[in-house]
Amino acid sequence: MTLLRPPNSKEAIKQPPRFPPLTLATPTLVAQHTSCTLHPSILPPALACRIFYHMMNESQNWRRNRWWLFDRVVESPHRTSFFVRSHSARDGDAEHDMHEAAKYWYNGRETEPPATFPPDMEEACKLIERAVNAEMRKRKRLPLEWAGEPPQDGDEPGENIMWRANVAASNCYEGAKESVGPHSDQLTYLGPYPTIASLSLGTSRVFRLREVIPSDEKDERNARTYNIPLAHNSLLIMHASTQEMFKHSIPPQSTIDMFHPPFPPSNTDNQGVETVSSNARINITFRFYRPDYRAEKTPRCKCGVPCILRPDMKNRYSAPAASPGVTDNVFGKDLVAKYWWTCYAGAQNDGKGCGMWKVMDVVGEGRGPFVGAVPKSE
Ligand SMILES: O=C(O)CCC(=O)C(=O)O
Ligand SMILES: [Fe+2]
Repeated sequence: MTLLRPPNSKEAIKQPPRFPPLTLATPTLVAQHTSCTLHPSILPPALACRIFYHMMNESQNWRRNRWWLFDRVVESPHRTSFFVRSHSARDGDAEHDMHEAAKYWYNGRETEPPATFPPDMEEACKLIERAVNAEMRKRKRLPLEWAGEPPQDGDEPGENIMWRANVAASNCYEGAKESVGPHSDQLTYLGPYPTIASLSLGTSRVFRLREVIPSDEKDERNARTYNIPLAHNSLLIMHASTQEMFKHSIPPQSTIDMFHPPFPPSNTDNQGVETVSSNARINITFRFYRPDYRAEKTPRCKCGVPCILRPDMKNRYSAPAASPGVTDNVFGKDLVAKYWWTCYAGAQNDGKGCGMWKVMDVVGEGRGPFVGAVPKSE
């Protein structure tokens, strides 16, 4: 009789294997499995500690992001703020652009002009910039990355600068339950294949990367999840293609270790002051807003609001419609070649936008210079 039993449908369709989440606790493991690099101790310890205290104080005034999701307002489960590097906003146009960009950090909400980097953050930024450029020099660059610029005053002579942080976004997570959900960062001002340098201060938290599997590989493999513990004074560099191939998050945890700062609040004025342990994590992501993606050049939708730029993570191999001259072998199998500009008005406007979307056309929009040859439009 068993021969007549219908086949178990689960058995009939062969499912690709599922893998459990993998913890990547060393720089070698992070580099092996992801498009990121981990630099466990990036700043001089006293500087890292000063920035931690400064940001903890400031964070009392940071706010929770709020936006419309379908028919309800949601609020981010952590506080956030946005900074501009002072010399990046030196002329009026650039200042206006950076203010627009800050608005979009807050999901399109009106905001005061952003604060500039405090002196300690500026010092840290210079060290981080050096580490990022050194790391980028070791890596194969991708065609749509920004081509870089010749050295300016203060740079090492003869070194092409590929990445120059001009803004920073900060987050404060207090306690084990504050978090940020899975997302990839909007590319509106970063452009394709951005590099983002993420500094962690305070208590250690898990940074989670989850692969996004392209639609045509769904039957072949399952997405893998990687957990990277980010300790105080570590730098995680999300290299080009991280935003295109992974979603990242800081998940809530059931417990966390308290952070015991190695220095008291001020190592000059408050000699002998006790350090106070903390359950908070400060994250600062240093970002390079590309000159060819400045706010003035962002397409607007029918609502009259600047669009947002997102990669087409699920259809990575489709021919880049807007770039007919580009062939698969230029982009490689694992690369996203298509990006969408979409209406963003709904995030603030009772959830109602115009639904506009269009494919990014790097040639028509006059973007670049790129690392790869700029594809010709037909
Ligand atoms: O806190 C972190 O490490 C991640 C923050 C983040 O993903 C973001 O600000 O976009
Ligand atoms: Fe992010």
